[in-house]
Amino acid sequence: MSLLLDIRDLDKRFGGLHVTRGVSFQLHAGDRLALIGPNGAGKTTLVNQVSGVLRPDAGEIWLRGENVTRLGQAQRVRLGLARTFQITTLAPQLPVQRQIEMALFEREGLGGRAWRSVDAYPALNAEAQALLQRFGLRAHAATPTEDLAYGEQRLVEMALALALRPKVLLLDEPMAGVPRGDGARLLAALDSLPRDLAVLIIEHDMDLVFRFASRIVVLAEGAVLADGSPDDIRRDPKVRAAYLGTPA
Ligand SMILES: Nc1ncnc2c1ncn2[C@@H]1O[C@H](COP(=O)(O)OP(=O)(O)OP(=O)(O)O)[C@@H](O)[C@H]1O
Repeated sequence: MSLLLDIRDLDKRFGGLHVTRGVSFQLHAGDRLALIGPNGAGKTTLVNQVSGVLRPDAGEIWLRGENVTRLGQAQRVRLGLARTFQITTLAPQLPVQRQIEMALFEREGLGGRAWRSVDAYPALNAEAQALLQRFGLRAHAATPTEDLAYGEQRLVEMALALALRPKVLLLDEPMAGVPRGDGARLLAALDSLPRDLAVLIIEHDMDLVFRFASRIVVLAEGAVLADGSPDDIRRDPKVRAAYLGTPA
């Protein structure tokens, strides 16, 4: 499978705090990679460097064969990297379908015409309908996002990210704050993501991690402690001692 994301020896400090220590790993098309580790291990800081929110002090990030280390977030999105939007960045008062349409307009460089009806763009209209269908949101197409249950808002975030047609999708704790009863729907949505998409997920819910991931990278104190299949990680004595907290 083709190499999409190549993280090479990343390093980052916040003052005296060394939060990313020589981190390297790769993501290929179709990978389902979970990044796990104790609180404060540096997961979010790492993903922020990958998406372009933070600049590393050393090391390189290659996306689809291009060195993007010095590129901004928007340029990385154009190269195929999407990250789930945080709830606060959604326009909560807009109906779900309208938000999806606006993301599609944006992707097509038609942002200036986003006030127009999508009816003038049959292909985009069909795509919006397909996204609503994929995430089980058809019944809520006309509902303002802020009126949806929290778990459904997370589904809208995922639909918006997918509307950008990414090759690599970064999901930062999609289960956080989602009531138990809604978890199954979210998991089904994760399972239904396009097969050739590469997904990097940060998640504390170990049930989800071990169900969803094909590979797991464990971070501890900013460095990669282990990188392997879910079975390798489950059995790894270092991981058990540092994180999973169960004796081998
Ligand atoms: N902007 C910042 N300035 C200074 N220190 C920071 C900053 N952002 C994060 N840190 C520190 O860097 C370390 C790693 O934080 P980070 O949020 O990346 O960890 P995490 O693994 O995502 O944790 P969690 O699982 O709790 O979300 C922590 O000690 C945190 O306090």
